[in-house]
Amino acid sequence: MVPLVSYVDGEYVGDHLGGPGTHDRENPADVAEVVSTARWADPAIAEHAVASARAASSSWQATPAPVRGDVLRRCADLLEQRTAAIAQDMAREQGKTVPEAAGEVGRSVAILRYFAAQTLAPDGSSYPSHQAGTRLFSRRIPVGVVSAITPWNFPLAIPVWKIAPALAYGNTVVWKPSEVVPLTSTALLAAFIDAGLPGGVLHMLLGGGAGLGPALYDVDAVTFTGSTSVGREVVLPAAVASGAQVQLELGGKNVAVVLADADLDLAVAQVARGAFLSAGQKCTATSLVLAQESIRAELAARLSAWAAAAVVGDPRASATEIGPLATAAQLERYESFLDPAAHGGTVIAGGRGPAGGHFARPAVICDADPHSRASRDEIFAPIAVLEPVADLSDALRRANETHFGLTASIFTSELAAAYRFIDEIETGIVKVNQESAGLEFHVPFGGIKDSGYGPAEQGLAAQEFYTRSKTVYLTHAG
Ligand SMILES: NC(=O)C1=CN([C@@H]2O[C@H](COP(=O)(O)OP(=O)(O)OC[C@H]3O[C@@H](n4cnc5c(N)ncnc54)[C@H](OP(=O)(O)O)[C@@H]3O)[C@@H](O)[C@H]2O)C=CC1
Ligand SMILES: O=C(O)CCC(=O)C(=O)O
Repeated sequence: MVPLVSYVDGEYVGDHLGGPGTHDRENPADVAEVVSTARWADPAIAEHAVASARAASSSWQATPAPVRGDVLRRCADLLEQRTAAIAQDMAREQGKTVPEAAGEVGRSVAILRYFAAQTLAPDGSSYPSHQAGTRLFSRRIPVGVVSAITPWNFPLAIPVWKIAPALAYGNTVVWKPSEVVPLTSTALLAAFIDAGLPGGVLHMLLGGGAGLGPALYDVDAVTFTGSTSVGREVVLPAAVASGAQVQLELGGKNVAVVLADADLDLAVAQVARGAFLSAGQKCTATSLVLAQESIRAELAARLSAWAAAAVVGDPRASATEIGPLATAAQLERYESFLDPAAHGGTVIAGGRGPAGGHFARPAVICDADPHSRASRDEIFAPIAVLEPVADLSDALRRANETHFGLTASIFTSELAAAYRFIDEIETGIVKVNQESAGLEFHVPFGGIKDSGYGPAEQGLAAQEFYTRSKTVYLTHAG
């Protein structure tokens, strides 16, 4: 198998640049199959990428914004044409089902087209001046060089919603994807290259974060999506120390509140989707279900029936609803949460799935101890933890106890309850009668508390992070 390699300064990095060796990626649905072999970059290559991005910065900034937009539009067209192949590769290396993977390609295409269109949008404001003969205006200008560190759970969409706005607004980018998804990452890079992106503007570094990370902070902005521990404890202090601006998208402990007046059919379907699809590996996944006492038993029984009926298996088989977890560590993590010591309640559905891969069945834990690990920590696997609540006030108190603040949802037919929840829940995103996961691409996305740091991502919010403001006072001489 020809190893996949990094891409730096307009060239695929061959053996002549060295590197710490090759790493195989297994198929999470069939661990005997090697899906790819990648040659990892070493820190010297990462430093070279940052220097090259710096060197390419002024010519990319000088490229007219609509011309930059054209590159993004062509990249979108290419990804769209390559959807089927990319979806197969994504399913093989990450484990999401082919429809989920194809949906992610479609979402990435839409994001690229959205930011291509933004290159035609106003890039500043004009103000009246107190001084005669003076034009006073502000412009948004690129920040310069951006490092993007991305995870494996949305291996195409997350890189795209960082790289597309960074490029559209005139920045050069050094991108370190997760080591788990080199095939999908290489497919995205290839689409940018084939779309005509000039060398030096986008660099991709294959390899582990601990080794390459330190070379990535001497830039103007660092955008990171991943675990709260790496984001807060490693990336944030290092990037701040180097003077870079920082954006972190981190974990969640997302709550779904189900009140007694909810449409229970809708609530069961949406909570199950939020908790179990993509094997629960979304930062927006529903993790804690707070059910009002009178409907708690019925909700638990119906969620458990949904979980028992779900088809868990090969993500490339058409009947499959839930693929494997992405890694052996993820499966271990899942199993650790089903241990009675981790929840203090009763497991009414769940357990290991078919042999041969990292399969986990959707799990439901009832009457968990609110102080337990399962009730407090991010799980990132298909487990719904149920706790009873007395009423909306009790649900809000319990939901706001969590140190995360990404998304939350409420199921109710009472408008007053919905509005109170919208006002009082401490999260960046709130949904009413919808699953906690599943975001639209053109609106701001960001969490509060331990779920995020810095400006939100996506939509018009992206401009705030990927540009800074320059104010111009222009007085006519003579
Ligand atoms: N908010 C979200 O969307 C996500 C949250 N998570 C949470 O994180 C947990 C673990 O997932 P995981 O992917 O391992 O998350 P990590 O935070 O470890 O990884 C995210 C990215 O950061 C990189 N990275 C890892 N260590 C460092 C470091 N020391 N310096 C710089 N970069 C680093 C990773 O590289 P590499 O892995 O190649 O070493 C990857 O590219 C999940 O179980 C979940 O709780 C995970 C993914 C997404
Ligand atoms: O729910 C979604 O659509 C996005 C989830 C996400 O951003 C993540 O898991 O990192």
